[in-house]
Order: sequence, then C-alpha cells, then structure tokens
Amino acid sequence: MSGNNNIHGQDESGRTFRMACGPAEHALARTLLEAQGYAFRPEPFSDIAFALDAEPAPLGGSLANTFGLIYIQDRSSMLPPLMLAPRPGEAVLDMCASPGGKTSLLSLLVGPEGFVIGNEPNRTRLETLRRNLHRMNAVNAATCSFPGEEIPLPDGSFNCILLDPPCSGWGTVDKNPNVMQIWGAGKTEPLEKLQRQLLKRAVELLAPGGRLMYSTCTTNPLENETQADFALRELGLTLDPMEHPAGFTVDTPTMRHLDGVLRVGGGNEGGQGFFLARFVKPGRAEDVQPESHVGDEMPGRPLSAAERTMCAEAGADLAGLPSGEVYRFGDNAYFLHSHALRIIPGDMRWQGFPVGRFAGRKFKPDARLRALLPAYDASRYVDAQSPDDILSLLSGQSIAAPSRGSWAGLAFRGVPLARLAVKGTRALWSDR
Ligand SMILES: C[S@@+](CC[C@H](N)C(=O)[O-])C[C@H]1O[C@@H](n2cnc3c(N)ncnc32)[C@H](O)[C@@H]1O
Repeated sequence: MSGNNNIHGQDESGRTFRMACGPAEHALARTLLEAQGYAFRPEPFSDIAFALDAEPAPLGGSLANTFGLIYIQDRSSMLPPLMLAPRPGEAVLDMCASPGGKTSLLSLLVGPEGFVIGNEPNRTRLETLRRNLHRMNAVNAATCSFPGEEIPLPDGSFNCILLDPPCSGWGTVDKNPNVMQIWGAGKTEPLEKLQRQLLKRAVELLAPGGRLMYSTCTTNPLENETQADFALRELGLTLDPMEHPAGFTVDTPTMRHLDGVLRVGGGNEGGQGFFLARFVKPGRAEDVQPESHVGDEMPGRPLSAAERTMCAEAGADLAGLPSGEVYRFGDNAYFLHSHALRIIPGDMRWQGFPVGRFAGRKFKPDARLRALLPAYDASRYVDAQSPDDILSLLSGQSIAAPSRGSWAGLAFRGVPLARLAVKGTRALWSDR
C-alpha cells in the first residue's frame, strides 16, 4: 500500500496520470495497470488523462510506468500542451523542457510524423529530460541545451512554441512549502526579467501565424498577467482566447483586457495553480519561405547499407520509425526526424532519439524501443501472461527463449512490449 491510500485502497492524493503512448497501445497500458490492481477513472478535460482511484503500490513502480506507457503528471500541468493543441504532423519547440512532461505530451499530440524539440540548459536536468523521453519512446522528439533566450534555431521556424519558463512556483506551494522562502513576494524580479527575455526570443522563433503558449505554475500576477500584457504591447502578439477546460475552476484574470487567459487550480478539484496565455503572431505562414537544412554537414552520418543489414539481423525493424534517418555518431545510433533535418542547422548541437549501438559487427537495439520491434510472432516472443512473469525478468531471472538467435521479443498477452537478449537457450532482460 502506498502512504496515500486509505484502508480501502482508495487513493486520496488526487494523483493523476496520462497515457504516454499512442492510441494503438492504450489497451496495453490499461491491461497492465488493471492486472497490477490499479483503478482509475477518466478526467473530463482529455480522453488520455486519468485520476487514480486505487494505488496498491506506488504508480511510479508500475509496469505501465516502467515501460513508458503512462506518465504521472499533475492535471493542471497537462493543460499547456493540450490547449496549445498542435496539429498532427506539426513541429513544436518546447523552450524550457525538463523534466519533459509537457515535451512528451506534445510529442503525442503531433503524432509520429510531427516533431518536438525540447530545450533544457541545465545539464543535470537535460539528462532527466532525455531519460524520460527515452522511457516514453518519444522517437519524434529531440533535445538541445541552450539558454532559451539564445537558442540558435532559425527565426520563424516553428508554427507552435511552448514557453513554460522558470517561475516562482507559488502554485505548487502545497507540495513545495519552501517556494515562498525562495521566491516570495518582492523577490521575483530576476525571474520576471528572464521570462521577458524568453518571450522575446519565442516571438522571433515563431513563424508568422504561429501559436505561442506561455504557462507558469505560479499565481503571481507579475509573472502572469503582467507578462501577457508585455507580450501584447511590446512584442506585437495577439491574444488567442481559450475555452474553459472541463473539470477546472477558472479564476478571473487580474487584468480585464486579458479575457481568455486561464488561471486554474484555485478550486478544490486538485491540481497545481497554473496560468496559461495563448498568443498568435500576426502574419501568414505562406508569406515566408522557410530555409531547409536538409543536406547540411553534421558530425555523424547516415547508416551504411551494411549497417542497415546489421540492424535487420538484430531484429530491429527500422521501417517502424517515422520519416527521417538513422545516423551513426561514433558507436551510437540516433534517429533524426525529417522535421529536425529540415529545421535544425547542421552546426547546431542537438541530439536525436537513441535507438541502439554498434558493437563490432553487431547492432544492439535499445531494449525499450517498441518502434523497432517486429510484429508479434509466437516463435520470436516470450508472451508473459501475468505481471509477475515480467517482474521476474526485470529482477534478473531468465526464461526459456522461444527460439535461437541473439534476441527475443517480450510481449504481454500477445502485445509487444520490449526486447530481451538471448544467451544460448535462455532469454533475459538487458537494457544496457
Ligand atoms: C518550469 S520548468 C519546466 C517544466 C517542463 N516544461 C515540464 O513540464 O516538464 C522550467 C525549466 O526551465 C529551465 N531553465 C532555466 N533557465 C532557463 C533558460 N534561460 N532558458 C531555458 N530554460 C531554462 C529550468 O532548468 C527548468 O528545467
């Protein structure tokens, strides 16, 4: 039992999570959660968001979370990507991305043919962002690490930008009581200055006609309405009013002319205090011909025919990836999305999605990357029927391999989940 359960196993924490996988895997996520005893109900504002009713063990350790099928996320925190609502196939920039809850939601919303680049200047937090995107199989995501106000991406290159900048976090005070000591009233001037610099760069990076979502988890008007007002008056943006999301109490903004921004989390429905303002940059996208960076010289190179054969021999189906190229950088292979190759200049430092590594004449695909898994086939997959079968593999036990060769798939009740290594006649979990 987690500390948040009452004696009936009912969750009292108001904890929420969302699907972190595409629609084709929602049933797998649900089945795994239910098989481990979790109970949950849909949230009214999105069909991929859920509130937890029973948590027999901490959700973070559940198989659905371990394999990146779900993401534990505050309900208010889901709103900025949902209300930015990028269209499938669009490219999105997330300027302040770690730990990546919003980046990965954006990657879901744009679908495999869309793309998101998450920027995070702090090295430690960048690693967390990369780990989370990796766990969630966000193959259409990439990362970079710059102060957001100086990101060297081409001006006008994104139709959708999320700016979720550092803020005083007053909306999280229930969970983090020390925020008021660090960033109490009268102490937020450095944050306000940075937020304005980030807004300014966001407007430059936005294509004419593009949408910008500015969001914070603070209730401080100086970081919210004052900044939205600055964006309208000084940066030439237009406010794009939002509907009230179902299941949220929405408070009145502190400035009357900002009707259509959202202040949420003030009711007793749970969720942090959040502020959201959505803007449009005047102009028409068709008036600007974006520069293409396809063919720019980069430190890595596309896989050779021989290396592609090594992938096929290792049971890695590269056709499962969206449009783009797998590149080799040293011994490591990364998937670079076609939007990334088009938008990102060759001399900018960034990282695509890691798909595996070469060891001599062999390719070792990433054990968690479901996009590379061939379709379920009983002769190649270990088909776990209960969560315990998977837990014993994760704890280091081996199981009879379904066939000889270097790999076997791991499925849960016939649905591919991950990849196992095969040694002789035994299959085992190995995610190195
Ligand atoms: C509010 S958090 C972002 C949360 C994230 N969007 C999510 O939902 O998971 C702000 C992030 O901005 C990063 N940051 C700090 N200074 C920055 C800067 N100058 N430019 C861009 N990001 C910055 C912080 O390290 C932090 O990870």
